[in-house]
Amino acid sequence: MVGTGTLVLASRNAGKRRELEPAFAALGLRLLDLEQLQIESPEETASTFLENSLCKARHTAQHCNHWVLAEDSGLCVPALDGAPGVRSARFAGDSASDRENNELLLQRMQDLSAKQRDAYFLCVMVLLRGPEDPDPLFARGIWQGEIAAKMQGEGGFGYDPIFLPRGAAGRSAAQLSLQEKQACSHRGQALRKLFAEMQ
Ligand SMILES: O=P(O)(O)OP(=O)(O)OP(=O)(O)OC[C@H]1O[C@@H](n2cnc3c(O)ncnc32)[C@H](O)[C@@H]1O
Ligand SMILES: [Mg+2]
Repeated sequence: MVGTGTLVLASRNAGKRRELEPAFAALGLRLLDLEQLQIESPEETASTFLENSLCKARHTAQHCNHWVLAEDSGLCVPALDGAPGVRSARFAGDSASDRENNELLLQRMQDLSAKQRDAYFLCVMVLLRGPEDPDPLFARGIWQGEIAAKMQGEGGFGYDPIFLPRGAAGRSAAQLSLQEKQACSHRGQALRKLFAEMQ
């Protein structure tokens, strides 16, 4: 893979790309995403992160000649039966903005107790070395925290302004630097496990 110099990120999410790119750049790899390659995003119809991630990777590998990295991620609130979960990007509707998703989740949390505000981010990554790769590499990361009472911070993306990571002294994920977030986030953990798998 290092020889080809290119890895395709099966995503249209600029926030994910910002977080993943430095680690691959350090390996001498440039990332190309679906927008750059003008590849359609597949529908995410499965009920598990794993299946959606594999589906994104396989669909993309069928449309390019490079190794492909995909990831499906989301925020889960056990007190809401795991919602927003695999529907995190579309929680407030198919073309919902991050702000609309955050506002809907805050509204759903309104009557919950402090304990019921526990939440976690999950990320499942898949690396495919071709469309017919019989042995995809998988890695999973989980990030524990709770849902804030209101949005705080300008950084990150998605639900970062309302996620208070455990051990971050009341700061939201949107108030962490890229490096701080990567050191503990679901995505950072999954990426480090994937690199270990690739050894
Ligand atoms: O499918 P791709 O094209 O990769 O982009 P997406 O945004 O649709 O990505 P997902 O289907 O994996 O949905 C994940 C959603 O979960 C949320 N999410 C995932 N990781 C997050 C993070 O680190 N910080 C905040 N929100 C996150 C965010 O709303 C994402 O849109
Ligand atoms: Mg998606």
